[in-house]
Amino acid sequence: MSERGYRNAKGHERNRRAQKDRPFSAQAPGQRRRLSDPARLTAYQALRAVNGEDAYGNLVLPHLVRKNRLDKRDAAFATELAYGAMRRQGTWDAVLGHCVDRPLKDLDPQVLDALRLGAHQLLAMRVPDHAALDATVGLVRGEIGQGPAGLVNAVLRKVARQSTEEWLDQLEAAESDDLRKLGVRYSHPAWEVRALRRALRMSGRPQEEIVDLLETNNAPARVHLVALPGLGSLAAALDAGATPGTLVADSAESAGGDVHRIPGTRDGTVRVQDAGSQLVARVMADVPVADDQGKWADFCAGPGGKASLLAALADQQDARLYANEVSDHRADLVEQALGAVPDRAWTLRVGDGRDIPGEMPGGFDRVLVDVPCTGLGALRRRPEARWRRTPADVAELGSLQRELLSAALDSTRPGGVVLYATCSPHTAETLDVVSDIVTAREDTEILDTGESARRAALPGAFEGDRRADLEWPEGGTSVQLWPHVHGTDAMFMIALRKTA
Ligand SMILES: C[S@@+](CC[C@H](N)C(=O)[O-])C[C@H]1O[C@@H](n2cnc3c(N)ncnc32)[C@H](O)[C@@H]1O
Repeated sequence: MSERGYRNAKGHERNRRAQKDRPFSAQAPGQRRRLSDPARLTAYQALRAVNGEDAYGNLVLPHLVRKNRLDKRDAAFATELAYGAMRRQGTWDAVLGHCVDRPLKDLDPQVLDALRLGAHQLLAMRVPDHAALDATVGLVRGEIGQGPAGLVNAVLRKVARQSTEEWLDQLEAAESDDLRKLGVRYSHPAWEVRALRRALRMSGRPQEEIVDLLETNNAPARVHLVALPGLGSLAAALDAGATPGTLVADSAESAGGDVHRIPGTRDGTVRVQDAGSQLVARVMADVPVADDQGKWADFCAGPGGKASLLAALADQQDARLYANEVSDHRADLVEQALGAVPDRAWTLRVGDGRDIPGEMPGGFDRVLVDVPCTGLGALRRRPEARWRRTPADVAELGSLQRELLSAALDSTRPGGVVLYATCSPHTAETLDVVSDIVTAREDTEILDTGESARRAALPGAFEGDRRADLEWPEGGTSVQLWPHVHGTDAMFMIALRKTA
């Protein structure tokens, strides 16, 4: 089906066919639009923006929810539908592939997105089949046209003929290898399943946990809060039903609802931040450094989550954080985030972290280098990210990660510490990067990061099955957190002492 004749993604271009040929000629545009209910229309617009314009789902959806003035209930429905359809796109496309008489790439992209929304309602939401069908067909009729509405109706009827489990069994049976079977059932590209399974194994966990991990990636992340030490308080959030965090101090898990109403979030002294990221900042501040002169740096600070917690911790220790970010826009976000912390505790630099050693060789006592990465450890938060990443990104990022880690070490004084962190557990971004740098240099020693993490975390956080440290053959340990074990992003961290 061609795109010609239908409205484009933004709904600006109208059908150019003669009025008499229009399938919906009996209705004025306003009437047509009314066929779509606001929640489904919002989810559809979000999917179009993501798949048609490369938008980020977690940014575009909240914007559309506000723009379309959805009430709380509709906003929750639109969110579940849009994010769910984005996450499960691989599986729903495989189902649709069995129900459409041509390759999916030959479908009008608008129609394909509508089918994905229909499939998600039929197979993953508690929406009665007739409601999912009628509402999706109405949406298509209103937004795309009568012709496609017929096609969508016919395809979704085929989708509805089998239960989710029957579909998954059928899709799995059609795949020849394990990775692809897992990929199609749990909606991840097979190369990511392979990378995550290897990362589990290499971090000392049973690789069978891959199923738990993939399932967790398909569920929304819990919202964690942090109160900046010495500046913010979680008392109001806890009174409103939030539960105290179990991984790090001064943290909580939100009870849901609009977190921006919680006192402290407006002035930035209470922030939304994954507990794993909080732990990274706390380890950075806590790892033993003899004669710490309080010169701390964060080489890759944008958008400023760890930097704001670090700066607050720095302020308590009379230290000062030098926060650096290469992107102007993200540096603005860092500045905003740091605005909650007294000026005396931080400085902001906008530039390439790899240039810092030329300006300040061997100057810092502590450096956090939270490198740009594939984000494979934060798939819960970025619903479409798994489909955008490719193995080529891993190789490309690997060079930058090595250069940034080297620069961080070059900017650290003997006796100082660099904490290398990523929100990807891919071993090419974690173990391989660090191993290459430590092997190539003679001035680094791996510290017992696991011990530092246990000290910085709440008691019991890493006990038993929740153990997170990995011993290195060279000595020392690294830490790998997991969403399905620790309830955090899959953050990796390792502390390196500069020895000379
Ligand atoms: C994983 S994010 C950091 C997250 C941040 N630490 C936080 O907690 O909010 C990586 C950041 O590194 C920045 N970046 C990429 N290349 C860089 C470079 N060469 N020098 C400095 N920053 C860089 C990216 O723009 C991105 O903001």
